[in-house]
Amino acid sequence: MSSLLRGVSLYLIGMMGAGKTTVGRLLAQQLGYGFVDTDDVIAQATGRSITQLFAEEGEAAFRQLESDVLAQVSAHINLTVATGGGIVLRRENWSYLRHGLIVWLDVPVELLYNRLAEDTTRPLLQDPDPRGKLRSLLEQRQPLYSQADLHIMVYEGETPEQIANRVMEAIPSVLKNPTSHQNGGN
Ligand SMILES: Nc1ncnc2c1ncn2[C@@H]1O[C@H](COP(=O)(O)OP(=O)(O)OP(=O)(O)O)[C@@H](O)[C@H]1O
Ligand SMILES: O=C(O)C1=C[C@@H](O)[C@@H](O)[C@H](O)C1
Ligand SMILES: [Mg+2]
Repeated sequence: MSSLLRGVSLYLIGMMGAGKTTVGRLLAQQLGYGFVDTDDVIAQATGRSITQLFAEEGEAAFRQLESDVLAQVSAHINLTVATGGGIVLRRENWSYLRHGLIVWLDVPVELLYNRLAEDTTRPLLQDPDPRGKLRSLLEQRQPLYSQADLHIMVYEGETPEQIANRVMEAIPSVLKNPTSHQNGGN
């Protein structure tokens, strides 16, 4: 598979809690790729958690940092990149995501809610109605996520390993004629 991808990076997009970080790590292992999580890079670079950044600098400042990090990451090949759930919001980010193959992990709201109900590290979910908030964020973002190259529906009870395997199986379907360059064709 890694020879089929020939270094093209994978970018995982999707809602918070979709499993981008969890599944992304597994995919990186399977592909022999490096793993980068844009949220982690931002936290390391600033010395602050995502929660602190939202509280102290605001969402707009966080989004700018996110774009800056993505721009730098997109200069590299051989990576699996777990992005933040809101990476799709800025048009400029798409020019960076398009450096690689974009995979949307599409997880039903109810499943997202179950996964994140006890989690306090997603500032946008610190809302009196977190379920409703997830629903409205997904409604707003669905047309953006759907611009991914690969749409992976995730079902209840599937393990991260099973999901990673399904992504691996689906990749050849979106690679354009992998031998054409070698043969000088198009
Ligand atoms: N297939 C799965 N089955 C059960 N739990 C899962 C699965 N995938 C991820 N999780 C759990 O759901 C939570 C969220 O997963 P993860 O952090 O990978 O999501 P994310 O898409 O990276 O979210 P964010 O956009 O907020 O960074 C974690 O606690 C993780 O262990
Ligand atoms: O969906 C979102 O907007 C976010 C998801 C997380 O990955 C973090 O990037 C942050 O909590 C914002
Ligand atoms: Mg993550």
